Amino acid sequence: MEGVDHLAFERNKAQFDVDEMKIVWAGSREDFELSDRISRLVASDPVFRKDDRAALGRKELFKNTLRKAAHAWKRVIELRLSGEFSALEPEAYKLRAFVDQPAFTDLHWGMFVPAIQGQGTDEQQQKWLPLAYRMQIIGCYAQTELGHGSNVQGLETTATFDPKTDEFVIHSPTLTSSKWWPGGLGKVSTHAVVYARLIIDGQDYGVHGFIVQLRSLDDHLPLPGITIGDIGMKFGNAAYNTMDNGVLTFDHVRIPRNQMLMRVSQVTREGKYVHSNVPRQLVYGTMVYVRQKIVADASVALSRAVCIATRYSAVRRQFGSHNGGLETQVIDYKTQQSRLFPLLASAYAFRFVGEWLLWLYTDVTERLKAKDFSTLPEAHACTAGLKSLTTTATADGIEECRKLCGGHGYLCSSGLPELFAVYVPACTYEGDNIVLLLQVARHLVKTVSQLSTGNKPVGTTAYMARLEQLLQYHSDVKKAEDWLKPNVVLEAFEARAARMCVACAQNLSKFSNPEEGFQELAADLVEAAVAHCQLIVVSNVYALSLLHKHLGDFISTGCIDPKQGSLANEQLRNLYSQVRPNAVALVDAYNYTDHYLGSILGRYDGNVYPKLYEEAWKDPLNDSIVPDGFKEYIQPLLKQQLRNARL
Ligand SMILES: CCCCC/C=C\C/C=C\C/C=C\C/C=C\CCCC(=O)SCCNC(=O)CCNC(=O)[C@H](O)C(C)(C)COP(=O)(O)OP(=O)(O)OC[C@H]1O[C@@H](n2cnc3c(N)ncnc32)[C@H](O)[C@@H]1OP(=O)(O)O
Ligand SMILES: Cc1cc2nc3c(=O)[nH]c(=O)nc-3n(C[C@H](O)[C@H](O)[C@H](O)COP(=O)(O)OP(=O)(O)OC[C@H]3O[C@@H](n4cnc5c(N)ncnc54)[C@H](O)[C@@H]3O)c2cc1C
Repeated sequence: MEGVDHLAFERNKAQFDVDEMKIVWAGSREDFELSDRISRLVASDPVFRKDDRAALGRKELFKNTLRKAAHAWKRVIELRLSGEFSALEPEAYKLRAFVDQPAFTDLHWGMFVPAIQGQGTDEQQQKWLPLAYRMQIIGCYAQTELGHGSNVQGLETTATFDPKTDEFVIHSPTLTSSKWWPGGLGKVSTHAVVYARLIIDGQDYGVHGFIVQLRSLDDHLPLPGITIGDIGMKFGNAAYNTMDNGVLTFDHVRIPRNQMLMRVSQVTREGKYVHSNVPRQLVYGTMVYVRQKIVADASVALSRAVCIATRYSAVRRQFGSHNGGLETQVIDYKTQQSRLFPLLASAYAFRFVGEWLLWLYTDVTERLKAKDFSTLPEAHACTAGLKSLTTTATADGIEECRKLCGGHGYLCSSGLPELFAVYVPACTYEGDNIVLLLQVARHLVKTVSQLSTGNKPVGTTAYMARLEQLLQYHSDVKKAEDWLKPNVVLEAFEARAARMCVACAQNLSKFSNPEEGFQELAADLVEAAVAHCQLIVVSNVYALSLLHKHLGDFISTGCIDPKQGSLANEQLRNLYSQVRPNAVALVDAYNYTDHYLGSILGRYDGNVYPKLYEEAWKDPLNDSIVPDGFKEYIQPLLKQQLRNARL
């Protein structure tokens, strides 16, 4: 039987309506139709071709990225994809997603524009946003420096107010103060939102954002006092090397006073620092926005890997042939299922948690507009924690999918190496995942310590209000099916998270210096934060596989006993059997085109072997039968052996 038939057979086994599931995955019928239309449009446009990427050198790759970005922008305007010509509209955002090549435009639309929207005054928005919306200026987000990334308060670039000229002088006082990493900075951006320490009359007011022009709008040369370049090749072949992550230093560069982003705090003409009645953390608002976007995108990356691994696992056969019959599809091995299906479930779980987080973020934004800042700590903790949880699981999941595809998964034509290399920096950028979990832990410990003062926990920590009950809890699971009841699973996760948080809080109270305690207990705090974040995401297969993976936590906190742990495992095996006939249909529901998947192993038609064979011959090494270098390096060896043999 050929691969084509394998997948048709798999599709017939499905026990649910794939078309309905496509709509669930997309969010609504409207979203489904939009994604479907745009993904086909991209797939059929030769400019958006991407199967040649792995063989391109850095310069060609970068030029190819510029070409695609310019073409995408042209399409956005020609097709009137959005009324405002803004790439923030859903159609244009989808176009970018399906083009599937990171570019400077991500930072322009994803960070530069939101930074001005969130931190600029009305006048600043009126001046800068129309230019940015039309891409008459191109911006990036220049925060991280060579010496400091996580520790934002440790940034060294200075913005010193000069009352004589009503300007700020932007300066890089040390090598370590060089801006280092901002995407789009290296070769493209004309402007940046630069984060620098505000200095007035010798006093340091901490880090603030400033709009700084970097390059001439005529000849693209850096303006006087500015040195810029690309920071060099990054992990992976094509991967994130389409992006010009840059280095930037300032030598006393002057900008007008009104280019400090002044929504949170202002500097007057006289050089007086005025802080509005809003939390200073709003300066970090763009990061909160992007973390929420990253959570929403995690399910996309994971589902692509899972789609490839599931289809290929149904096509691939090894062992088990009797009397010359077919061998076993590797998807039928329980070990394959126990590695693959939790990832399939995670992709769905992350899809829904992404929607929920968008809701939470929208709610917080509305409240902020109405000057209600009460939900900001919860929004920060949720976006930071879920960003960390989903990107770690997705990066690990993509790598697991590569292994699930055996040797062929290591070929670039499987699509998996590049998917991993492009995705894995998400564990670091927009906040290192451990640093972000420690932020969640701080929030949790604070919540626990405030319980005694009668402060009612809200939002995702609301379960802590039932602390007494959760500390008494012991699961009453008696048979495997009991683990199918959502409230049984939920309670176990709540009790585990609550107990881990309380244990951390108790241990912390033993230290006379709380900061010292926090450093000492950091590893436990991170585990408690993970437990809390997993609680936010739990749902059936996903939940039980997590429970199985973290069984130690559940048993050591006394939430369940070992017997109940093995019942959960038994139930998990049953669930795998239920997922099995639906697996291919569940990944079809993502509705990804072959262009978007970019994988021979994940082809919709399952025609893997002939296409792998065909693809191999396209490698540049196969352009000639005898390789370049044969005469210089191989032939002399062979001749030498001949001489030795004769001796
Ligand atoms: C496929 C389609 C793609 C389409 C693309 C288009 C759009 C998508 C959008 C964008 C994506 C674009 C590209 C993506 C790719 C790459 C982008 C990468 C860009 C970057 O990579 S860009 C740099 C990011 N760089 C960081 O991410 C630094 C991490 N480091 C920090 O973030 C802080 O530095 C922290 C938090 C570690 C410590 O900060 P700290 O030392 O000042 O604070 P401290 O711990 O003392 O906390 C004091 C009080 O502030 C509260 N607090 C803290 N942070 C808050 C916040 N954000 N909001 C509200 N409250 C907050 C605390 O909870 C506490 O509260 P309390 O006092 O009540 O306890
Ligand atoms: C591909 C990519 C794109 C990027 N794009 C941009 C951009 O557009 N603009 C921009 O401004 N920046 C950008 N960055 C920078 C990025 O935001 C930082 O690299 C990130 O915030 C991590 O900071 P760091 O590099 O200082 O890591 P570090 O903080 O130096 O981390 C090193 C190690 O120390 C650990 N660590 C650090 N602090 C603590 C602590 N308190 N407790 C325990 N462990 C700790 C970390 O867990 C990690 O293991 C980008 C980075 C990458 C990789």
